[in-house]
Amino acid sequence: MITLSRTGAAENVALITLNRPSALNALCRELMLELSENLLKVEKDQSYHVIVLTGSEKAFAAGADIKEMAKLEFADVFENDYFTNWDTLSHITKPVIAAVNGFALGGGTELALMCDIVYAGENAIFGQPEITIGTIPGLGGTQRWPRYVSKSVAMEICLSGDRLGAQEAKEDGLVSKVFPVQQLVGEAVLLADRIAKNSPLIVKTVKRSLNSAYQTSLNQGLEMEKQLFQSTFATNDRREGMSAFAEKRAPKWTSS
Ligand SMILES: C/C=C/C(=O)SCCNC(=O)CCNC(=O)[C@H](O)C(C)(C)COP(=O)(O)OP(=O)(O)OC[C@H]1O[C@@H](n2cnc3c(N)ncnc32)[C@H](O)[C@@H]1OP(=O)(O)O
Repeated sequence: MITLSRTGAAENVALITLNRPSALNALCRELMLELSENLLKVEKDQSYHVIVLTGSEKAFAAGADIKEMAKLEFADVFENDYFTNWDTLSHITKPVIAAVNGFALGGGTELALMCDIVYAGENAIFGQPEITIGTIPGLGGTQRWPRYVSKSVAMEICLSGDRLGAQEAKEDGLVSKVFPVQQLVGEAVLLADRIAKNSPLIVKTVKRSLNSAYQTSLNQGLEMEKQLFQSTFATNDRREGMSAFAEKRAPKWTSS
């Protein structure tokens, strides 16, 4: 249900593809376990610098598997914590780019919201239709939407179940760029290449610092940024980056 391949100019980009076409990549337990295993594998493997997560041209993911959920009772989801490990994506320290074509509904949108950067194909459709089937977003939708867009937009999406096209999602700030469907994954890999040209150690430091903006007060975040900035001065990559600039040559990163 998941394919992992190596791509990018330096073969250091992990392309993870949701591959359950019979159900438009609906997120069932098995698929999410496989996704989690693949993410953790890529996270540990130092030869991967950036991750691109995508689906098919028709669907990134049509949400959590409604047929699987339909059979569950409160005790199943509560005691067995139905979504255990479904948020592995949000714990990955390497940059993750979502390349979203087609339907990204419910849990599909929430997976995209867990990624660091969202690129969309012109046919992308986002939304939180859980309200229309008697439940609510459970993979972060009600928490991440209001952090990334206005309260009014977040409420409208979660309360109505209305769908959002790619262009609208870009205007609202969920998506950074929109591309023709067939170019989308290639453009996401090109961006991954540009990120992967930088020191993996410093890239992770930027991601940690930026993510703290969503967790802390401004003062705590500024303090954390200052400390992380100072900590880069203890790295070989900071020394190498500045020396390479002065010597007019490309830096050679060692992630140390
Ligand atoms: C915490 C998170 C909660 C959630 O995520 S709740 C789920 C939120 N998602 C949704 O409500 C979307 C459900 N899906 C749809 O509304 C439609 O699909 C689409 C609009 C995405 C596409 O419609 P069309 O192009 O007509 O395709 P099709 O025939 O409906 O789907 C093809 C096959 O895929 C299965 N499928 C689609 N989405 C799901 C899903 N979310 N869970 C389980 N199965 C799904 C269908 O049933 C069908 O299968 P078959 O060919 O056997 O009838």
